This record gives sequence, C-alpha cells and structure tokens, in this order.
Amino acid sequence: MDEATIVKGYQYAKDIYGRAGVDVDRAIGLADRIPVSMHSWQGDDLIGFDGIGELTGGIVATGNYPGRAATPDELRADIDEALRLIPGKVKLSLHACHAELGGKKLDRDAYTAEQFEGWLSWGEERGLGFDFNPTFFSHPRMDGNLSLTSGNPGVREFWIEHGRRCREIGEEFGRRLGQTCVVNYWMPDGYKDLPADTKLLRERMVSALDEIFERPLDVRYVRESVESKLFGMGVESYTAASHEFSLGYAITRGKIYCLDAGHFHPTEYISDKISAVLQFLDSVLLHLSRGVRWDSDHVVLWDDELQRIMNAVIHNGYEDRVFIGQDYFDASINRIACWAIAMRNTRKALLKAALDPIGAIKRAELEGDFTSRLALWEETKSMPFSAVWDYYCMTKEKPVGAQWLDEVKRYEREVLGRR
Ligand SMILES: C[C@H](O)[C@H](O)[C@@H](O)C(=O)CO
Ligand SMILES: [Mn+2]
Repeated sequence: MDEATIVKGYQYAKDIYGRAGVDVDRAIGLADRIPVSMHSWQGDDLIGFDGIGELTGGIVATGNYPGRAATPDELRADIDEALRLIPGKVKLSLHACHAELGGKKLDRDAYTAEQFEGWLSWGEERGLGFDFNPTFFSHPRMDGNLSLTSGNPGVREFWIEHGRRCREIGEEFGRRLGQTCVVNYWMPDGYKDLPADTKLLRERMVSALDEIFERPLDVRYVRESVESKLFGMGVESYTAASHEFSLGYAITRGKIYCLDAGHFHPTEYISDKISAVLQFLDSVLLHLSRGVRWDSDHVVLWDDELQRIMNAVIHNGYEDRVFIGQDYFDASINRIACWAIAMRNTRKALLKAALDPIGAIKRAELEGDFTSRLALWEETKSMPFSAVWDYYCMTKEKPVGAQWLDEVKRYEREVLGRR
C-alpha cells in the first residue's frame, strides 16, 4: 500500500474516532510505549545450550520445521529478524538454559551474569531490556519432574541455588540495561497420579522459595514473579505451584503473580483475573499463550480472549502494573513468523483497546443502560481500526499488512534454509 493511501485512511479514522471522543494520536502513543516481552525460547524449541538436549518438565514443542536456532548467535540473529517486523516497545525474556558456557564445566547452580555476557552486550547495543527465567527442567539433576520439592536434599539444594543465582543475574540485567528485569519462577513439580500427601510438596516449595528470596535485592533492577499451573504432561493429577498456591505466595511475600493464559481449565480465562488479583498485588505478569484443548502453547491469535486481556489492562488504567510476556513454542511452522504473528497481534490488541470509546461505554454502564453498553461494545468492532494500525506500522518503519511475511520468506530462503 502506498503512503498517500495509508495517510488518507488514517485521516478518515481520526475523524470517525474523534466523533466518538477518542484522540487517535494519544491512543497510538499509549499502545506504542507499553513493553511486550518476547521470549527467546520460541526460536530454539526451548532446547537451550546447556542441558540434556531435550525438553522435559511436562511441556512440549511439537513439529520439526527446518531452521531451528541451534547456537546463541543463530538465536540472536533470528530474534533480530523478528524485531524488524514488530512495532512498539519490546523487551526480551531469556531462559537460563540459554547460558553460554564457552567450554567451561559450569552447572546451573554456579551461573552468574558472565554466562550471559554475549546476550548483555547484544542487548545493550539494541537498547533492549531483559526479563529472565530459571530453568527448572531439561537437566540431569531433576528428580523426575521434581526440582525444588525433591525429597533428595542434594537435588533440592542444587535447584535452590539455581533459583538464587537467577535473581542475581536478573539484578545485573536490570542494572546494565537500565530496565527492571522480571525473573519468573515456574517449577513443573507435581505428580502424575493422585498424591497421598497433598501438603508435603507444597510445604517444601514454600520453604525453598523463601530460601531463594531470602537476600534482599535492588527492586529498581529486579522483581520476581511466581507462575501457577493447573497440570502438565506427566503431572496431570497434582501441581505443587497451583493457582491458589502461587497467588497466596505472591500476596504474602510481596512478589508478582504470573498468569499464563494456558494454565487454567479451558473454560477459565485470565482476562477476568487481572482486576481481581490486582486488588491484592501491586503487579502481575502475563504469559500470553494459547491452549488448544490443553496447555499446548499455540501461537497467540488476535482472538476475543487476547482482546479482553488488553481491554482489562488499558480500560482499567493498569498499563504500569501489568508486565506483558509471551509464552508459546510452536515448531511446526516458521518460528520467526510465530513471533511476528503473536507480537503484532498483541500490539494490535493494545491499540484496539486504547482506541475504544470506553468513556461512553462506562457511562452507559453507570447509568444502568446495559442495552447501550452492549450496542456500543459491538460498534467498536467495525470502527476503522486497521487504518490506524497501518499508519502506526508505517510511522514506525515496520511492515504494513502482510508485507512482513515476504521478509520472513526471504530470511527462510537465505538464512534458515541453509542451516
Ligand atoms: C518456558 C517457560 O518457563 C514455561 O513455558 C512456563 O512459563 C510455562 O508456562 C510452563 O507451562
Ligand atoms: Mn508460562
């Protein structure tokens, strides 16, 4: 599409939204400045560079699409390619298994920021902030699916030390990159079948987390979150860090709670949980994902739930209390396209929420006029959103419409196809 046509569309949209009392430029500014954290592990199927070379912990990346990033340099190059396609403020969420050991015999309980120096200097050059994740899986020191809750004191101590090291690494990321690093704790620990003792693992989990978080760190640079989960493959009956567990832990310890869109019963939505948990917590972390029948980590679509999540953030004015992250790993299609689709969708949903004439809809609700509330909600769907989106992408010098796909195909031919 040529520039003049895009500008014409934007002016038309500005007029229509203006009549509904919406300032389009303010909405663009708001949607553009909210950080969305893109996860490194979509690029390498979460295999990492330091573990046993396969994914454990009850999660799977299905598919065998060619071009998986198998080295840190390949992963960084693929992330760079994705960043060329995505408008708005982006952070990078790294997993501890993406450490670069440089031939050293170091285990996860001995990592420091030194093992992430390659990532840090790359991030500094790009002005990127980082988030971080300990890797409590895909490692010989796992006790089946148990890490922090293992009955073996040596195993438990190993993983506690890993957890400690990761928040220290996160603090260094925050200091060096000048943006707060959120370190997210997800542990697969649980049982395949019905537990006899439902409290033991949870007691061990509380005391292990308390040990990890014992030493105060600088909250300007690092914050920690605890993620909940209903079940995993091989831990279908019981997960120690369940919803109630992680929420309770976060509230009582002043931590962030991580809501993953794929970690609840399929009829349960995280969009409705945001304003509920923020009554009791200062912040939440979102893992945007898409479960299809189970926690399958499909690529995020611009569907009703994604839009409702962003409505909950923007319409409630929570943009500074919600950290937005991504969490899917699809190996069945081009991995860079996965990032581009989901990250662009996330930004679209933020922009759509910022453009909604929410003042009029809230007024109708306050007046008890629920007919108008529903009618006005529905009208937002046919307002000229896409003209504003195209204009926004153009001004950010990012591909407009499906142009990004041509670039992904070129990269596939010239780079991925040669791996
Ligand atoms: C790789 C992540 O740590 C992992 O996906 C976790 O966030 C999760 O959601 C596990 O189901
Ligand atoms: Mn997650």
